[in-house]
Amino acid sequence: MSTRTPLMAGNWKMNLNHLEAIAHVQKLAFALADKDHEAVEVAVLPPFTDLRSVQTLVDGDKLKIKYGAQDISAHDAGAYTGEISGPMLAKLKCTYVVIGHSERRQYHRETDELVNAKVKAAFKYGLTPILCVGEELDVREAGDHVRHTLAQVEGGLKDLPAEQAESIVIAYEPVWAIGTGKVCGSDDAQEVCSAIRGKIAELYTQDVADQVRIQYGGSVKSSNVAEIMAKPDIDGALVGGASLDADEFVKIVRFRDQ
Ligand SMILES: O=C[C@H](O)COP(=O)(O)O
Repeated sequence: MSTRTPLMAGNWKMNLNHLEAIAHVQKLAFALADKDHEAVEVAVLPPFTDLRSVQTLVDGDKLKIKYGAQDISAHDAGAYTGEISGPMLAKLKCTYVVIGHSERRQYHRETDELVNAKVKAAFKYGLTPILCVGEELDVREAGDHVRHTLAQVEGGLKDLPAEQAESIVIAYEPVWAIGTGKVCGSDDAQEVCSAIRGKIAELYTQDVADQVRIQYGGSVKSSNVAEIMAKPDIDGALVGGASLDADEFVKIVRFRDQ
């Protein structure tokens, strides 16, 4: 049994404006006000435009819910229209930042090199990256999913010191399971998550690998979360669609009751 604290993170993607965000986080906070879920860390990952509102709510009401962004610029400041920097996210007291989500790799052509630069930018400003990796359907069908995913892990962690690597969160998200309702079987997810931990042990040490939290993401719901979380190398979930329904997300956080 892992001693790593499970991390349940809701990636809202491009959903919920700042007013809806306030209502949503209030609902989560109310439903999670008892102590039952305290062995689980809960985070929301709203669009940039919601972060100030979420920060004000979390700070003001001293909520235990953590929050973070869905992307970060590799640059500190300057003429990068549309980008949001590490210092800006740090000023908003973000804990986490999603880096290398497959939607950014696919629609914005983010490479492992850029992902690696963003991981370093996050650490530079005290943010914890949630580094996303995972294969497309054709790669899985060719049986190349483990090699493909481990190459993304290696690329994302390139030249990262052990003291940073040990605190990173890695989200294994098979692209074909994202938003499709097709869940990766828990044994298949465990196979890749275990291989990711093995790769981290190879790149650093077993001790570092044992500290890294590895999430599964891809059509996670209250009905399948318990089976996924029962796997020894899976330490949480990166939840997309189901995190937009507060009641459903709360059930996912309370996966031990499902
Ligand atoms: O970041 C979250 C993932 O892309 C999973 O999304 P989903 O739960 O809607 O499949």
